[in-house]
Amino acid sequence: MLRTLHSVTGLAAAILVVVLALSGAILSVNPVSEWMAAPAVRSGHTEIAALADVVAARRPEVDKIVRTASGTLVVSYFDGTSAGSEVVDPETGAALGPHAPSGFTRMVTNLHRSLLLGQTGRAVAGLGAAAMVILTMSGALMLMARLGGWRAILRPVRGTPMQRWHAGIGRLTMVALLLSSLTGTYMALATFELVPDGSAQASKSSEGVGGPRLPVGKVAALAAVDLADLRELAFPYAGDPTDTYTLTTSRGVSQIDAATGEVLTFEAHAAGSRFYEFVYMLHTGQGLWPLGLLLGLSATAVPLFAATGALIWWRRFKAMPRFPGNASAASAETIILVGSEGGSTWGFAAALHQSLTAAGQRVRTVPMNAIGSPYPKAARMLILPATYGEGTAPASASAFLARLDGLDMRLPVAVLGFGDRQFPRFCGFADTVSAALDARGWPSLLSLCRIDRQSAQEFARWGEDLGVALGLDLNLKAVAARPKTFSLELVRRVDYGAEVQAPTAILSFAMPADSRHGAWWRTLFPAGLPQFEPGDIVGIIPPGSDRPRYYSLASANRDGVLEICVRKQPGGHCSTFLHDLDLGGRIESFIRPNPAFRPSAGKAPLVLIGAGAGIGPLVGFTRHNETGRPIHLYWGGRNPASDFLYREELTECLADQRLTALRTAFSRVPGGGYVQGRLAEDGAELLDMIRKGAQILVCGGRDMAVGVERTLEAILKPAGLDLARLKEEGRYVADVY
Ligand SMILES: Cc1cc2nc3c(=O)[nH]c(=O)nc-3n(C[C@H](O)[C@H](O)[C@H](O)COP(=O)(O)O)c2cc1C
Repeated sequence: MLRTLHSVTGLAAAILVVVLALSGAILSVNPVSEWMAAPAVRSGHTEIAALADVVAARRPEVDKIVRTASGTLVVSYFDGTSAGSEVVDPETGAALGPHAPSGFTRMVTNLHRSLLLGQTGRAVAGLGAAAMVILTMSGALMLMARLGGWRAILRPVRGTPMQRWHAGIGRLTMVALLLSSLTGTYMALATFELVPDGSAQASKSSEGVGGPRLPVGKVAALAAVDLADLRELAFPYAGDPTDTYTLTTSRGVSQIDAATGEVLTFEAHAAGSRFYEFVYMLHTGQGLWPLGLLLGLSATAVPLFAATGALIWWRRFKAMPRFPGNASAASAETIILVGSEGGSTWGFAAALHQSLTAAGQRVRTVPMNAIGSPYPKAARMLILPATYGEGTAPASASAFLARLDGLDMRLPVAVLGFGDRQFPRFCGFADTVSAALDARGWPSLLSLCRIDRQSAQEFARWGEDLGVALGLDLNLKAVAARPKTFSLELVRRVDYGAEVQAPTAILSFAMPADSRHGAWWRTLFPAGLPQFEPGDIVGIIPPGSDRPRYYSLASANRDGVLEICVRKQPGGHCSTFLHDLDLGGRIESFIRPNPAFRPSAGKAPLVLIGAGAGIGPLVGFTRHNETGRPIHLYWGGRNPASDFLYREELTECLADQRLTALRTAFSRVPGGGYVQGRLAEDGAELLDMIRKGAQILVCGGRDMAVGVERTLEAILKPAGLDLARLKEEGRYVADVY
């Protein structure tokens, strides 16, 4: 909803908002130059009468004296047949030079206020300011939701480089842009008298007594007024003996008899006038030039916003799966719901959609989060959820379970899970979805089916079963889409473990040097590593295969390298390829975020447990322990002489206290053991840390993970604690392969 509001407003008003912002940025320099050029009026220093006297002596046909919001005094006068204006010294009344805003400034002012289109333009400019309010507010709310609240405002923004630019500039400028756009909108509304500007109007009816005029210096009503209060003093017209002085001050408007010097009428400004002046000052910076400059500087970011925003939208639009003839919600008989994070499940949904449509069905395919929409003609639902982490929902299904709770609808349903048997909870989210539907009494069209690693054969078989259930001839042909990859170059490798039959390599990759060349803009914006954190996953597609293999990351992109720890598996296609890779060799890779496997915020202790190559992300977490929280690392290898991975770096981390304690276990030394054994030895200390809110992160093989769970349960149970509970609270998270 917010995103739609932000995108639609941005696309509709981009050019208008850019014009307003750039013209505003140019105008923001004016208050500075005025402030530098003209001496300021000092409060209590000069009275209007005395100053007006000097001016009138020099310019007998003076029309008015205006004090601008920046504090400059400007006199308008007639000189025979021509009119002129000059800046005067507020102390002496002496002329300082002509007051002539350049043609350029006038043009930019008109462009900013009315787009050079008169009243209609003023209204459009007002709408532009309102669009800017919507964009800033919706953008700020989206950013907060993404970062996890206002307190997380300084956290690194995740996403593509374009998204990070957009959000990063937003974070820097949002307050200034909100101020500019809110004040601009208020001023536009005041122009059309939709909100008060509070200014009083002189009552037109009053006339002076006539007769010979007093010299302006002798007008009593002016003598009492401090120049710092002046807004405008309009002189009486020479040809009309009863015409009066009109004096506008910060308090109101008075008319003063030119013959007697007495006040005839006084209209106080309404309460809103101070507010309007304040709004005017905030918007223009007149009277507060540093703020004006700051707002102007922020406004220069708007074209960048527009460009990055348009590109983000375009990429999302292009990436949106297209379903030719996607039936409307009102007419669809079959609803296909897709839960995908990486996008591949959409390809399977497209094949299913096509096949059902060809068989004469009216089909609507939408993300799983669209479960709440009304589908009045729907006869069945086919749900295709992928799984992430410990049975977690992918992005397009994040709200599915919550929305399911509020639904009356019960349709025959089939769930087809997509996952990977390498993960301990294979198709875990599909299981959760299927159980939730069961529990709510949705009739089953087909029993739950799970597809391993996007297998086209398993998918086709499920299609046959579905065809039988529906009485349709379905021929499902889906080819797993190859994820979009980027090339990386091996820049460093350290090999361990060959002597103990556990060849393991720490491999560091960087963007290839030639990725800085090519298109001209690459020189300005060299391709950087995409955003990732330790614990995220890199998918690597080895040559001669279409199937990615996943590895946990030991580095963050800000380290400048993508680092993984790979154990060579007997007969393993990808691990053998990686172990044989020479420096300069390349891989095709892509990133999958793994937000579930990450240290929680705060300073509670971390207990990191791993074995073998599972140390990769655990070292990454330790390396980035900027807050100095207690970290206890338990790790198991075979022989310290051969496969003590990251030995030097861990020693450094212990020395500078990023690591509190390192407990190792080696299995192939006399009297050796496993990591579970170390946990058991430290049971009391672990229990104490868990009671203090510690989070446990485990990474490594399945057998080790099972052993660790058993050991921890044995430690927790006697103390009345429960591992399942810790899992629910995200305080026990495992990344197991
Ligand atoms: C970080 C990550 C975590 C994953 N976790 C699981 C899991 O716990 N269980 C599972 O069965 N599959 C898991 N998978 C595999 C995906 O569910 C599978 O590749 C799926 O086909 C992806 O579909 P999508 O591209 O539409 O998101 C994981 C994949 C990644 C990248």
